[in-house]
Amino acid sequence: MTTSTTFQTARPAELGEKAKIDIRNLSFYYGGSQALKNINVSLPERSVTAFIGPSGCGKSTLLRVMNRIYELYPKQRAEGEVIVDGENILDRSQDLNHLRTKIGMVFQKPTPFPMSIYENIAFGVRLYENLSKSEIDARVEAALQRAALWNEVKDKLNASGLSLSGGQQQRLCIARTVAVKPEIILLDEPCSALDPISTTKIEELIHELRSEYTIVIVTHNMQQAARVSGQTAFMYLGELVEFDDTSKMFTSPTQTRTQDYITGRFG
Ligand SMILES: Nc1ncnc2c1ncn2[C@@H]1O[C@H](COP(=O)(O)OP(=O)(O)OP(=O)(O)O)[C@@H](O)[C@H]1O
Repeated sequence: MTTSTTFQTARPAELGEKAKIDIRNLSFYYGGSQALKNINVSLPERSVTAFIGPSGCGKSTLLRVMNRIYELYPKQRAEGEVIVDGENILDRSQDLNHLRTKIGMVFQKPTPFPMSIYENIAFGVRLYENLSKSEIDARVEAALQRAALWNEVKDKLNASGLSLSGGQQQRLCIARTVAVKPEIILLDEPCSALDPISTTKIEELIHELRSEYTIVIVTHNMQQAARVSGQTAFMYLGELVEFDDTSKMFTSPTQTRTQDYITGRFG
């Protein structure tokens, strides 16, 4: 029996929400090796969805597909569709620059540019918009405020982004992402390199941002998934095993493998 017959992949309609991202029949290959197997799931708008599952199950691959980073590598390919606002973003005719403004990504390890705190944010804004100096100043401040970093850096905007602590660097990366006004934010284990205090700050930030953005977070940390997300998807060996409201997933999952994973029996 294939496991796909028993998948529980609730639709936002069932969850009572509008879908922002509709993933349909998505498979992904690294050369001859299949990393994602026919994923079908709809992620609701202005909400946080967490992807959990054991190492190697395909969580990061799924995020890489959603912003088409994989296209940089000739042997990697996706099949199926990722529909955002009615358009298949995997379609080659979709403009990558437009996609990158619409879908921002924050990586596991903070990746500030080797430039000032101010420039870390202004740089991306200037790439996409033609704004006056005062408008850019305002955008930089708003993004830093949004990322709960303004008070810590407002007196040293010309200092290097690399001079900040790891947790501050990660908030700077989130500010940089938010500054270009995306609709979707992809977070790939954003707290894995951070201490507990910085982790709490990032989680509070995710909480703050969720009413404005559609957020997808990959995390190894099940407590974190439970704290920050409205929906959780459990993946195993490239397959989506179960998707549901986070509270339900963590209290009464329908699949044995989900139950085994969240109770720590494997993973
Ligand atoms: N560049 C690559 N080339 C070949 N195979 C890869 C590559 N990157 C990932 N894979 C494989 O694809 C599968 C999914 O990997 P992925 O990194 O998406 O998993 P993950 O769930 O994010 O794992 P982790 O939690 O450890 O980060 C794994 O079997 C992995 O070995």
